[in-house]
Amino acid sequence: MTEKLHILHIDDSPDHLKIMQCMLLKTALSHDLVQCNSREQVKALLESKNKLFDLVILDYQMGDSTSEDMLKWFEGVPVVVATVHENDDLDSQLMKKGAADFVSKSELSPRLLKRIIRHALERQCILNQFIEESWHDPLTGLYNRRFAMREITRLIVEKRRYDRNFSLAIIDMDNLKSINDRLGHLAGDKAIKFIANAMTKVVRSGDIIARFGGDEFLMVFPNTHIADAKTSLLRFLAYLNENSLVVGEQERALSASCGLVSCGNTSLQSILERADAKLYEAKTSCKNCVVSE
Ligand SMILES: Nc1nc2c(ncn2[C@@H]2O[C@H](COP(=O)(O)OP(=O)(O)OP(=O)(O)O)[C@@H](O)[C@H]2O)c(=O)[nH]1
Repeated sequence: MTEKLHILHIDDSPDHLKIMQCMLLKTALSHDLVQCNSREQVKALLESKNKLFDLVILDYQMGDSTSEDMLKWFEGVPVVVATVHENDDLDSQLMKKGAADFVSKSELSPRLLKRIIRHALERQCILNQFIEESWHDPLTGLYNRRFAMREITRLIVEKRRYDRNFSLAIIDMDNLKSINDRLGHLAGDKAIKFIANAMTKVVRSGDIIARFGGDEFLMVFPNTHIADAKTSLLRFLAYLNENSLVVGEQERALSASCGLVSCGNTSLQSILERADAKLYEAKTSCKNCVVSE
């Protein structure tokens, strides 16, 4: 551990704030420390969003209530819970709720604290790798359906709260079955990757592309009017028109059909159903086209 650690310590006892500060210094870990003594202070700090932490040390008892609810405030950041409570079940209870580790304040020493911090950081690093993998489709490297559903749900909430519009398209490759049948399944895989790569060339940063399953993809365009989303999709089809898939000696032109909708004030399911209906129109009319609402 060579980089400086940014540590947030939350405790409502002035004495424990001082003790932790001294103990951290004695660990000899290179760090900077921010300390908060109330939920309000932590909330204000997190809302200002200009401070990112590598690790949080959280007092279990804050005033009259426990701090268990605060474990959710630090997604992706390991939280070590420190407590004066002696309760055998509490540690596993807190770990199930997302704590990285649990330590009794009476047992804390600089050596133990250093080890706890190192383990919490290593554990988080492994966890982040798993989380990252669980959001991605292994064939294309694009986001997967699970990630896309989560992001669309988030955008729907944002739409309600801030009236931010977004557009969404379901894209289905044309005639993949015939590539599989004539050139083999590996060529079919190559075609799926080719389409995925073509999508990445036309989107703007902030747009989300995901493999929905099989030969279906999703493109989500946050803060984007449907006309601009359509322009991106037409650029994607133009790219496919100009660039062929090469399999061995053979060249194969690829195309896709796209159903595009603007989000509106509806549910996730209704947005997907509307996009699917437009995709159906595209498939049954001409393929290689964008049909939008
Ligand atoms: N190679 C490969 N094929 C896949 C994969 N996932 C789905 N498929 C195949 O993709 C085809 C998709 O079916 P359809 O969408 O009905 O076939 P299509 O030929 O694209 O027909 P249209 O969508 O009407 O143009 C099926 O034959 C699936 O077996 C994959 O990961 N790799």
